[in-house]
Amino acid sequence: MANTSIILRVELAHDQVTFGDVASVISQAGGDVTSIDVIRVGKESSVRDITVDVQDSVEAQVVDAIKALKGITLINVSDRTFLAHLGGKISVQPSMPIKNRDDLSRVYTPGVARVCTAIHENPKKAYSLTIKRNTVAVVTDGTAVLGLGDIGPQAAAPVMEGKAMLFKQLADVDAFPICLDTTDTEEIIRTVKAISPVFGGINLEDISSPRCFEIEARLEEELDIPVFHDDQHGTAVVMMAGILNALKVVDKPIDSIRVVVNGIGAAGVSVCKMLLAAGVQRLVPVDRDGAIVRGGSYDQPMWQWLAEQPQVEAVPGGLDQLIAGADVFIGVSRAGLLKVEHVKAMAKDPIVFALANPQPEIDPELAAPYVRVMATGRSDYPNQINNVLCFPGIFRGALDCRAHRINEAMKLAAARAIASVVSEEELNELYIIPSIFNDHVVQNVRHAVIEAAIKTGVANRIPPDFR
Ligand SMILES: NC(=O)C1=CN([C@@H]2O[C@H](COP(=O)(O)OP(=O)(O)OC[C@H]3O[C@@H](n4cnc5c(N)ncnc54)[C@H](O)[C@@H]3O)[C@@H](O)[C@H]2O)C=CC1
Ligand SMILES: CC(=O)C(=O)O
Ligand SMILES: [Mg+2]
Repeated sequence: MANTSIILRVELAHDQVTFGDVASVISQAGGDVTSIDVIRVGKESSVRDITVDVQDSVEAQVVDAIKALKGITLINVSDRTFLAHLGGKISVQPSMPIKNRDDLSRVYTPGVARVCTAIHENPKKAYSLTIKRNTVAVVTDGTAVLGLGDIGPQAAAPVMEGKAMLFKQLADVDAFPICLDTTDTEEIIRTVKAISPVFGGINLEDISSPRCFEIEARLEEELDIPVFHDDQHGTAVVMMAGILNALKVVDKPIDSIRVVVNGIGAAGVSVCKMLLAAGVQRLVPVDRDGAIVRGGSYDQPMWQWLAEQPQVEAVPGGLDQLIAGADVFIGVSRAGLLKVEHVKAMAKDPIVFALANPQPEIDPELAAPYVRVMATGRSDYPNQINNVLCFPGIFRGALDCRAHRINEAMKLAAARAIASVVSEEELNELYIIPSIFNDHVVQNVRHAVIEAAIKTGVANRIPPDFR
């Protein structure tokens, strides 16, 4: 269940109610008081802000219980998550102040004209004389936002701003949200190409499948900067890191396991490809109409590709039938699709990665008695498998070596680098993947990605620490 934190601003009439009464009512309704701030104290009444941790499901109950208490006036309820979004989450800062006319003529006209001309004469100079070398566009059309689905470009913006914050804080990459008001494949491609000159990389985000595959492939082909669909490859890279470590915990070799992947959309296709590349021999891809089977015939080119892989099982059916005996379940689909009965039917020492956001395919508390290793995409449970462990470091590396693309070798190197942050001594069921706050993650990923880019010939620059 999801927890949230709310702040209740209340006025207490001293002759009718005590703070103890308030705290006990909150606790009885299922809330947990975590702090109290006194806003104003008068002779007859006082105003306080009470911060309460509460499960989403009982938030209304807590508020109603407070309202019903005699001597209390509920002035306001604020949700800390919404407060954190007021005015948006990022801003643009100049890299130096403009203090006088002299500065002005340097950073703007007339001085700037000489710099423009220099770039016109040698476009490569854009990397040294503009923001290009450190700036990434986070591009969405709002059609597959987290597991919320097609909520449109405007509603997608908070996620894109969040990604931009993470790029900056974790890897010092300047990222900007671009939320496009079109779902037309050709128009998206055209628009991204048109805005690309100022960017050093394109991070595609939350664009639904199958359009995302063509959009990415075409942009990769037609642009000379790296294009990376985070939901496909970022997710697959982090999943792979988690699987490599989880398999060590359960002591199963990768070529012995049977893996069910539920949800063969953007993330699911890339997850399947990465599992196959890593040596999985028995793979069961399942979407809403059942398994994608070897020998089957599908309209979607990526599903057809899967159907042609020898490691993909040929047995048709849905999750109910196919989960039996699976060593690993990877969900990149929707909330609540994996049942306790499914987990019970898995092989010994089951590994469950329920990665749908914001609600996983199974509630970790429900799965806990039956799983050996459990991971979700969320930050409030152990083992957070989230593409945030990948995209900051992979772009840091790609930008630093000016890679013109992010290839398979760079992705695999990133996966190994993430997995290696957890040492053999530290590794256990509750710690298969490092925290995003572990400083080694971005550094290790960057290093591994640059090394792989140089080796595979996609780096256009050797960073000083590699010379
Ligand atoms: N933890 C992480 O880092 C990440 C998690 N995700 C999560 O994975 C989920 C899917 O994301 P995308 O691949 O970007 O979306 P998508 O829309 O491309 O793919 C979703 C797929 O799930 C399938 N699906 C829907 N209902 C199903 C059912 N009942 N059974 C089986 N399959 C079903 C859809 O047909 C579609 O193929 C979302 O919840 C998203 O939040 C995605 C990327 C990263
Ligand atoms: C984490 C992420 O990118 C998603 O859930 O779509
Ligand atoms: Mg996403």
